[in-house]
Amino acid sequence: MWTSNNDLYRSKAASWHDYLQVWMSPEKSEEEDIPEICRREALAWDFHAQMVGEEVMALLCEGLGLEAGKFKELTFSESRLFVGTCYPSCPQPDLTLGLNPHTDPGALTVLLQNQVPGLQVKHGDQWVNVKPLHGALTINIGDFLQIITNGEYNSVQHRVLATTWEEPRISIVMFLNVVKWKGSGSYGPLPELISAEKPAVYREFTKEEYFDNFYSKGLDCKSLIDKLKL
Ligand SMILES: O=C(O)CCC(=O)C(=O)O
Ligand SMILES: [Fe+2]
Repeated sequence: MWTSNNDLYRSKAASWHDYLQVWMSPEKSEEEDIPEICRREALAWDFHAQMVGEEVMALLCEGLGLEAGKFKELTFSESRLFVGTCYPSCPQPDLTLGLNPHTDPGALTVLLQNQVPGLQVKHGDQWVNVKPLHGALTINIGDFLQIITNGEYNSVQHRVLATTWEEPRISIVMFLNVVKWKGSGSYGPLPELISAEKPAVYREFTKEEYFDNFYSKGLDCKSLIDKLKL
């Protein structure tokens, strides 16, 4: 199963891109359902981006003094969404954006971009360019990870400028998230990260609440985080 530009009718102004989105796990799309032109590449990206994601998650756990497998245990590498985005040249780039500002709602994002610039992250009140670097991957922390790490890691606001380059900007992304159907109960800041000196800054939430928020919103910034803040 694949979809294309599901933000088009939810955002006020059309942003200057189109994308192909394919579920890789836990509901793996039938291989023949992935457009043939990029089937082999999408599957290879899934395989390698998952490995990178798991490696980074283990390091992030280590950085917090958690067991290396803690995030994997929370099913983060079992929910994988592939998104390939094309930002064509825009004749009036001052009137729109390639992609509206948002934070990624899931756990972790692994991103590969071509040489056409446009991606920016918010640092304080400035937008800072994420310069394309040949062979480099960009890793984003998502809202879910911010909440369960009690704010030790922060999801970063980012956007993409509409490009004036003749050649399109291309990015391929792997979103790692919690599996919707597996396990139940509630989530919240991990007990290992809470102490008298560092009390929980977010309340507990259920998976239903998380996914309701996820699907009822278009792209936005930290709406879940604001809702859960104590
Ligand atoms: O195309 C990019 O570089 C960013 C894509 C992105 O932020 C997203 O799909 O959430
Ligand atoms: Fe994003």
